[in-house]
Amino acid sequence: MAESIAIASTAPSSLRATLRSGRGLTVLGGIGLVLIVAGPWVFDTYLLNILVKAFFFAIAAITVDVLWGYTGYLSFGQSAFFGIGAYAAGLVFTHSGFSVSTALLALGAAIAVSAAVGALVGWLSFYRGASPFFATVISLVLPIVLTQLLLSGGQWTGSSSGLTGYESFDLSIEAWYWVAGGMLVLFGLLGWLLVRSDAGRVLAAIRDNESRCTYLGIPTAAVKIVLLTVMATVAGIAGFGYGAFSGVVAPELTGFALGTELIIWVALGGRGTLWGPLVGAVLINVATAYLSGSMPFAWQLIVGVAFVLVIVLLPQGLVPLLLKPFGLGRIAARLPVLEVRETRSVAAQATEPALHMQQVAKHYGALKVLQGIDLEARAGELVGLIGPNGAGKTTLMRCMSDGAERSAGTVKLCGHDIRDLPPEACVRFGLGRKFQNANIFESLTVAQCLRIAGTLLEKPSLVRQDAALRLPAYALDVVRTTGLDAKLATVARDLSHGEQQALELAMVLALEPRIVLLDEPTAGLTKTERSQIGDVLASLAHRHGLCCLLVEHDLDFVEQIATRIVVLHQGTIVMQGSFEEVVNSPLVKTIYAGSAHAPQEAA
Ligand SMILES: Nc1ncnc2c1ncn2[C@@H]1O[C@H](COP(=O)(O)OP(=O)(O)OP(=O)(O)O)[C@@H](O)[C@H]1O
Repeated sequence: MAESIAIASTAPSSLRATLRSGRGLTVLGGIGLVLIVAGPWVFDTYLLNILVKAFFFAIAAITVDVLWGYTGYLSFGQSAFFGIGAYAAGLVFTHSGFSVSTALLALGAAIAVSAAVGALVGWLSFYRGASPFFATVISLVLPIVLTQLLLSGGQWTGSSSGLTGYESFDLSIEAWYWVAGGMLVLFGLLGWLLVRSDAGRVLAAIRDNESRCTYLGIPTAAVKIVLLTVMATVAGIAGFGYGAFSGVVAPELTGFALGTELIIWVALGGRGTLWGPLVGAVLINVATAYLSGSMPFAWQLIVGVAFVLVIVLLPQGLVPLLLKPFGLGRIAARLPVLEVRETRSVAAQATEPALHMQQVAKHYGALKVLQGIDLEARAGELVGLIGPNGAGKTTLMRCMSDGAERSAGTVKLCGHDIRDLPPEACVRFGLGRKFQNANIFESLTVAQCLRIAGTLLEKPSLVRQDAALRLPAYALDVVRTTGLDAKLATVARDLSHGEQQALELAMVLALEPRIVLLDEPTAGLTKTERSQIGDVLASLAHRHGLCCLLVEHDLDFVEQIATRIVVLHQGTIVMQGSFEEVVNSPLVKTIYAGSAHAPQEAA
């Protein structure tokens, strides 16, 4: 069932950008590979030593970039996982000696402990209701706690001196260089595949607008916990390599200072680019090794000042800036081909009302915003929710779409009691919510926004970009009617207000919802755009059998499309009926008397 549009051929400049970016990355990767293969013949032993350690640190920097640059989680705690890996090597080799089995034991311990601690930290940081600030504070506390544990470990951990002189892999410095370089290439490649894949775009969407992600049914907390666990494991493996190579582990490896340095390397290199932090980490480590001896204090100061300057003046980092003249930009998105997706059948579930609210109330302390709300809406209905400013319309929508919002009463969506479940669960019950201000992913392209909107129905690949973008027919209608199909490669923030509103509506419809909530969908739209959206909503309800509930002050618009009007006043439903019944009601006229939005019969 594939009606395809060859969008790719209509956007040659984007294709060129894709090719250019691909070529640039190939050139960069080629240079890196040559250096890694030929390094032992080019560099002296001292530099090889520095580079082996720098490669392990660079792997940890990549994990920071995936978490911070791509997902928006600023973590000072990746050093803790690096230290766990290093200490796994140091402790096992010191206390059990070195053999193949102890090496496997140490590697297994590095992986298991860093993954377990990562999962625990992730759960503590991202449980429902935790703020990003709280998550960052936990990432600060982790290295401090771990360092204290190591300091109080006595002879077992070596306390402040750490562990030294243990036996490890009997490899030459050249072999270590290739091992560390190979690991860097491997993890760099895996990271690159992830961040440019469809799943990688979901991480960027979480960074851009986590709330919108939850209203697209994406379990953002679970995604972040899994991601942190994986990144903790990778940092742990890098730490194991470091500990096995250096033959020395010290509490500083788990510490806050290294955690901060990782962030500095990522910021200076260019967060959100992957190769920027990689190059940044290696170069700064090499420079530090050569310069910190001759100017110990000045060097730290130079790095610190450079960090501040980059954060303030060059948030994209230094490496992308230096490579820009050579045409090596960020990873360009592949332009997909639009296809119609067969929608799920709703007929079997249509016996239940799409929305059923009983005795719903909402209080803010002593302020009663909603009381005794009983409301039902069915498939195919288009309900207009009107009322003066402050009547509680938006609050009512919040109570329909988030189980934690209401203070009392029950809400059922398509027969499912939402209890105190979060928005992503309500979305799974068939809810789609469009906000008053366009709630989209500003740094992503139109195509990427639409793809992410379908995440609930089509699991995104972890390693590749899908060449097709499938949308239900009614979402595709919105995309075409509003001309978004010609702007698939446009970054969402560059769209006009009306286009952003249309994009958000198309994203909501990509979920194939059974009940669509729309908060003032015509606000700020031109006359043409209003009439387009009116046609779309009428078709959703009457042709496709969706239940639409819209809050709207524009009564002309409501009259044209609504099948029923619900009037809310001071937190209670005072009347329901047809448009004529409502506008002719003396009660409603009294309520609106003096209001800026007095209802008048539309001309
Ligand atoms: N977080 C909050 N804390 C306290 N009071 C709140 C909060 N959110 C909303 N209110 C109050 O609840 C009442 C209803 O607000 P709500 O935004 O739901 O009204 P509305 O009908 O959507 O208004 P408008 O048409 O202006 O958007 C208002 O008096 C508002 O001040």
